[in-house]
Amino acid sequence: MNWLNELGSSLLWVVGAFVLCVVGSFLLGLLLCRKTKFGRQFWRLSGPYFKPRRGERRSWRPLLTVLLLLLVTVVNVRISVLLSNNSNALYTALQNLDARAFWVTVVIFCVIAAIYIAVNLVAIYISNLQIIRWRQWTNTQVLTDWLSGTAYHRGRFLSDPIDNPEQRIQADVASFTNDSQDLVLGLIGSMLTLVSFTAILWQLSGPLTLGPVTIPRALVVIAYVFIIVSTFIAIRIGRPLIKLNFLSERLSASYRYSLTRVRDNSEPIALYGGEGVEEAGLQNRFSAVIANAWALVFRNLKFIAFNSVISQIANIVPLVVQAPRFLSQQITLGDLQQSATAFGNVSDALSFFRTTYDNFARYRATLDRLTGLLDANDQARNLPVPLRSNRTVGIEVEGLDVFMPSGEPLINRLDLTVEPGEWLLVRGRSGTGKTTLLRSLAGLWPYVRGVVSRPQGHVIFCSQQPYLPMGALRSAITYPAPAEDLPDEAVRQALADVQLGHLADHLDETKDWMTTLSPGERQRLSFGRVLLLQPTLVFFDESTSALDEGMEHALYSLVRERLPRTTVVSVGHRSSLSPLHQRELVLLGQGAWTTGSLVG
Ligand SMILES: Nc1ncnc2c1ncn2[C@@H]1O[C@H](COP(=O)(O)OP(=O)(O)OP(=O)(O)O)[C@@H](O)[C@H]1O
Repeated sequence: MNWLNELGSSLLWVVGAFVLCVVGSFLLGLLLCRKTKFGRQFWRLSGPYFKPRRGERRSWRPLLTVLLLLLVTVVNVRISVLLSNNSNALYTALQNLDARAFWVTVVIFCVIAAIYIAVNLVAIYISNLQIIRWRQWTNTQVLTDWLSGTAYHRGRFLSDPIDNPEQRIQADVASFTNDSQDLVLGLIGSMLTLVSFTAILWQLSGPLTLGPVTIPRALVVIAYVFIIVSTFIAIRIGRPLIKLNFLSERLSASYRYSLTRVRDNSEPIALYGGEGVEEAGLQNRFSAVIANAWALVFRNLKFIAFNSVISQIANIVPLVVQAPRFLSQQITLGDLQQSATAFGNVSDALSFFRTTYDNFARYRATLDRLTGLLDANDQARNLPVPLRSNRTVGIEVEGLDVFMPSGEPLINRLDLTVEPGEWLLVRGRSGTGKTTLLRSLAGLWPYVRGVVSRPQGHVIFCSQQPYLPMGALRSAITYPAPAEDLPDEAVRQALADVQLGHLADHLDETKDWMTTLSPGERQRLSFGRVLLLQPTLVFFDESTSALDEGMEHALYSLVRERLPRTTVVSVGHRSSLSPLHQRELVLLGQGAWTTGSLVG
């Protein structure tokens, strides 16, 4: 074997195969993205990432990295062919007792192996680089989409809300990028391997006579028949695995979510002593996980048993087919050995399609889950909201109808104007729709009709159970403004104003403040927010329910004194709230309402 010629022809082969792969992948990609559902889903999720934009040099990076990965894949296949040829030369030298040829072959092996290792390391680095960047980009897209237009919240009002959005964002984005890359590179690598090693098998194989039948190029024919038949059977045995794997993820996610709920509600559960009921529920969910795990084990056993038998047969078949030719000295020992490795390579390349059958089904499920999330976000954003018109201060409501999801009316044709600086109290029996009215004014409740004009920014909703984000206490009081936007002095003053001065030394302490602070302290903190952020409009929804009347009066009075131009809409049951407001809206049930003055 002339290795200098081999080097030249290998370079030519790499260039030719690379060009073919680029053109072929482009055409196949185009076809798949236009004609198949999964292709369109892929393009929807990642098209903008790979499409270069004019004038933006960085936007070429993903595409160039893909080309580099293709090149490395092509080079790798070629190196495998060279290693196989080298191994043939090595065994032939041994058979011929040719020591010089043997040592030359060993040195050449060392060189090829070193190149192989270097190329592989480069391939691993580039592949991970691409996956990490792609995952970052996709995560940003999906996360931003979920958070925009309050889709993350309004999604719960869809007729068929999607399950586990957090799993879709955290886990599915990662598997989408990993699997896409593995599938594409695996496919191209396998096709090239298949072509290259089929050519080698073709050269090495001869006719085989079985009784009256003579099979030309027997090794190639037998390889393909054997592998295609075994692939077909393996697909039949392995098909149920797809559903079982899908179920496994869903059941595990549901079990994890139930555990999170127990952790999040640990206090009420502990106070009720509800551990028994909780454990029974958790065990139930876990039993479903285990039942599915056993089904997976048994199905996998069948699948693995079949695959193991096939792999062992694949080891011996090429030797059995070629042995008569070797024994009659038609081929060398190197040829015999190369027949076995080439057969193995063809078999591995073809079995890519077999194993990928399962991976591909999982991949399609991932695509469905991710695009399902994007669809649900779109639908959630398209749910009705009250029509808005511009108004920078106060609120104006015209002909607002609010319904229950069942269609029952909560509020009929509400017309109302709250002037800048005016305070309105919303009252009514429990369940008449006070909180739902505030949700409708906020644009969260989808079962509405009518027009609401109010400022869009600079509005704060203070609920009965104020939300505190994860992080330092400072970010909890400045929420939703970034903590660094507000001076330390102002933050400390706000804490002192709402009689939480003792927390000033813990402003930069990070802990779960939501569970650390008492409900009353959290309500006072949310008044601190209002004083600090000075909104033009505030909604208080029973936001003093955990405080005594004295504290309630002090906090409301502080807001009135410090923010005289701020419009306030409160919801509350206590009569002590009436003197603090100028007007009231009373919800009477079944859509009826009335307004009145409270001054005097
Ligand atoms: N997400 C929802 N899905 C279905 N029904 C809902 C939903 N949220 C609220 N409701 C129903 O809408 C009605 C009004 O609820 P809302 O919380 O607005 O009453 P409320 O007047 O604020 O009551 P309370 O004084 O007890 O806080 C209730 O019957 C409630 O069960």
